[in-house]
Amino acid sequence: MAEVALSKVSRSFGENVALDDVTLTVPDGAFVVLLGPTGAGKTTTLRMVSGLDVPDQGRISIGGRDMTGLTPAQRDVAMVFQQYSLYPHLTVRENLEFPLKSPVLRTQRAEIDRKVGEVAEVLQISHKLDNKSTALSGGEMQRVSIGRALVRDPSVYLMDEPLSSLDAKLRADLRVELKNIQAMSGATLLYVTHDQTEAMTMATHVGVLDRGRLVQFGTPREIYEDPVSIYAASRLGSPRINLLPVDVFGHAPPLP
Ligand SMILES: Nc1ncnc2c1ncn2[C@@H]1O[C@H](COP(=O)(O)OP(=O)(O)OP(=O)(O)O)[C@@H](O)[C@H]1O
Repeated sequence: MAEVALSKVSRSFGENVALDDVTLTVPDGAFVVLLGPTGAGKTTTLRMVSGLDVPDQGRISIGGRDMTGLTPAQRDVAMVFQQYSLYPHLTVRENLEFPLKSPVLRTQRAEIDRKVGEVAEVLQISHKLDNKSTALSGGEMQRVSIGRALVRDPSVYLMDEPLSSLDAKLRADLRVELKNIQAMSGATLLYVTHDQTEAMTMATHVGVLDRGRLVQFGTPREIYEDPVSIYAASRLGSPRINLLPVDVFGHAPPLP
């Protein structure tokens, strides 16, 4: 497994600054949640780490190796998106096997069967292995997407709101499963969500992004109890914090 480090990473799209001088270290084996409103730069950060996009400035390393110019295939990362992208003409088993059949990995047949079986069991989809992926419910499809990342056993998982399209019950179930899988495998996980509960319950660390800048990084408890700003305080907590105007002597003005 591996530490992920971004050092002074910037990325703009025309006039639009998506990431502005971000320095962030995701410790080896950590479950880091990136929080921030829409447009804060969360997906751009994941895309930089995955190699789907490259920084204008700065460096990205994984496991101490500089990855800045390398392709996604050279980085040993697996990405799960909000929209599951399964091959509709393949069965669940074939979808799960697909990443292992890459010419780069050259995984043996017995090893493929073992990994697919193991992952299907963890994600509770063993009974669906021979179904076409189009015959699955949304929750099952997302399990298969997550499974496709898990079979590869990468050093880093990147997940972009993987649970947001699921119903509340499934989301709650998969939250627990993902947390357990991460804890058991010791994998490093960088995870984007808008969901406060996910951040508070799953993360070992939270990074708060504001318009492309990393404004705070710490454990959920540190950010909840000692936010650096009202902005950071407003990112964590469900229900959200109450903000009351007070004067410098600490007296609240009378309520209207
Ligand atoms: N390919 C692109 N071309 C132009 N602008 C882009 C591109 N990708 C991202 N941006 C811009 O960069 C900024 C950050 O986008 P990003 O997708 O990283 O935000 P986000 O925090 O993931 O938002 P959301 O929660 O809506 O997914 C936004 O202003 C977005 O419009």
